[in-house]
Amino acid sequence: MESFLKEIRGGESVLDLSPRATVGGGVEDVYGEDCATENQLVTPWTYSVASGYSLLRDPHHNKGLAFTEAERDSHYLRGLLPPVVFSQELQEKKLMASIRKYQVPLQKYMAMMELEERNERLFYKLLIDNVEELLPIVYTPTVGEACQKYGSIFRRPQGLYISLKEKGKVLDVLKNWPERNIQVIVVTDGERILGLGDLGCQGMGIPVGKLSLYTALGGVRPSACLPVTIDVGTNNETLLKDEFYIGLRQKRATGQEYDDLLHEFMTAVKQNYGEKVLIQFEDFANHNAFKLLAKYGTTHLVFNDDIQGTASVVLAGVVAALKLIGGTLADHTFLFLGAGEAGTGIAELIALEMSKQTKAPLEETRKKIWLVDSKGLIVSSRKESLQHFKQPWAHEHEPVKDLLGAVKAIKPTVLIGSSGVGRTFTKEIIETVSSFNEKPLIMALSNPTSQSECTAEEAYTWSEGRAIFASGSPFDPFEYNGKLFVPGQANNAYIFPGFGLGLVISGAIRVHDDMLLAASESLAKLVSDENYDKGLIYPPFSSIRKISANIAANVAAKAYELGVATRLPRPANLVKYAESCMYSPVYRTYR
Ligand SMILES: NC(=O)C1=CN([C@@H]2O[C@H](COP(=O)(O)OP(=O)(O)OC[C@H]3O[C@@H](n4cnc5c(N)ncnc54)[C@H](OP(=O)(O)O)[C@@H]3O)[C@@H](O)[C@H]2O)C=CC1
Ligand SMILES: CC(=O)C(=O)O
Ligand SMILES: [Mg+2]
Repeated sequence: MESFLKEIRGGESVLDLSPRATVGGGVEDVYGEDCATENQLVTPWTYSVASGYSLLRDPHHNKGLAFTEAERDSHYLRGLLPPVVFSQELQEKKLMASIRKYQVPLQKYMAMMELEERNERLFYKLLIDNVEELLPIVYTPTVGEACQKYGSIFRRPQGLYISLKEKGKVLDVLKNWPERNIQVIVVTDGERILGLGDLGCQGMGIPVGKLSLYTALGGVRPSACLPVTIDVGTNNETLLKDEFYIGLRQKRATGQEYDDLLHEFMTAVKQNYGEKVLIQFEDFANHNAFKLLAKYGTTHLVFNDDIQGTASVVLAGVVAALKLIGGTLADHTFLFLGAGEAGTGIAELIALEMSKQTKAPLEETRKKIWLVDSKGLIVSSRKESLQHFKQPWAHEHEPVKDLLGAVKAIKPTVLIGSSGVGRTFTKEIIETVSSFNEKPLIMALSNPTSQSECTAEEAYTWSEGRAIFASGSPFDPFEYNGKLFVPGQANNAYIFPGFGLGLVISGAIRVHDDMLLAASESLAKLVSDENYDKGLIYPPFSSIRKISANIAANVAAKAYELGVATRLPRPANLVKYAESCMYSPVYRTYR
């Protein structure tokens, strides 16, 4: 085993991967307790070996009925459990049967959250083995409803809440988190939760859900994941009046007050966990999202999932779809409904890839891409009044007030919805796009399902079965004229787990656009002929661990090529190395 690991790690000894030994021989003094002077404050963490009743109450180590006879003896469990011993597989079968009995998705969500709080490994075993069935429960669409009702369903904290009350003490708050070796943080301020708007502190469901996918889909250890919600208030009047609301009961802080809290957080994270911790920004409103990414992109390892992850997954889908719709990327004309984080992020990455393929300047390739926002088509006469991230898309054209007008004027071959507004791809719009495309590519990215620009049924019916369709939240297969159409899920969940794993295993210290292209390329390559035959432009989520290992390897390879990887020497076989680093939820035997 050791020689195998040595080979895939490029000859480096396995022992070198353990926490770095200090001169004194202990593990790294993460919190500076050993070298603290007498007047410095330290956190008095203590560790003990769990046994007996407390072992059954510890979700990280509890195995429930799967504790063996020997473990029951050595860990004082006799009598605390009924006599039967179940295998993990039997526990999984029993739990899946009980989860399937719930009719209401939110009940399934709560059952999964309760399982995570009771038995973490079993939770991940269920999620990994039944990913296509459970993804819509722990992630979109159900997680959206969970966030809306988070105040009522809140049981135990699953992440860190950093509110304005903690201003000046953020570093201390981080030290309250029981895990020290954090590798990935997903942080939100709750202002744009999916397409549901400002959910304030209740947005916590999103970092929690995203990080459970980091583990299940990308293999990052659960203990290395930290969900964070920054609470600066909410402008959601319903929540402010809700007696069960769990967040600060005030309007959102903005300007300097907001910037200061975020800066304190970013500084404290780097101070506490070092330079290689990945901070994923999630579901911030666009007026903060672009600013934060630009501000911290040069000093921290930051990634905005809504701008960058979405761009990478959609580019992969478009590239894969070329096999079905024909032509090269540059042969196509793109029209977006929605010119925010997702829309302009995707547009920019498509233009970048087009520019790399054709050697044409970025300013030229951008001209193949058009965006519509709430005021109509983005055109040059609007330039002065546009937010900065929309300005590169203000092409020469007369004003067009709505999407239908834009579809008629631009004649796109690819129509992408990133508006957060449901049912905006009307019958007339889909019929018009289908009138000048043999196979229109239609992507309705907005989440959750209620906000999807159209349903799978609508896309297939109104295009008379000719559309290649993918959506942000899943839709069931749909039969039209005797043929079964299987819609793909264009969701950044394909990208961020593998992308983050690639950064972690290479010890990357910065994110670069070429890494997004690398991730996108490896995802597109994994679409098989069998997938294409069903009209799919993404491989199925059932193979996501393999997909993530491939994405991680490609991203890590790019990090080494760009000189931003710090784990040296570079492992010889990055796919095998990524696989060997992935967390397994199978129970361990206790001595
Ligand atoms: N599938 C996936 O993986 C992902 C999906 N998404 C989804 O995309 C959606 C948008 O997210 P994001 O880009 O971050 O949001 P933003 O708020 O940044 O952008 C929304 C854009 O939609 C425009 N818009 C809103 N209403 C209308 C309307 N009625 N007609 C035309 N344009 C409209 C806005 O216009 P204006 O600027 O004028 O206000 C804005 O340009 C969300 O539903 C989110 O869930 C996001 C990330 C990933
Ligand atoms: C998928 C996602 O990140 C979003 O809808 O915001
Ligand atoms: Mg998001």
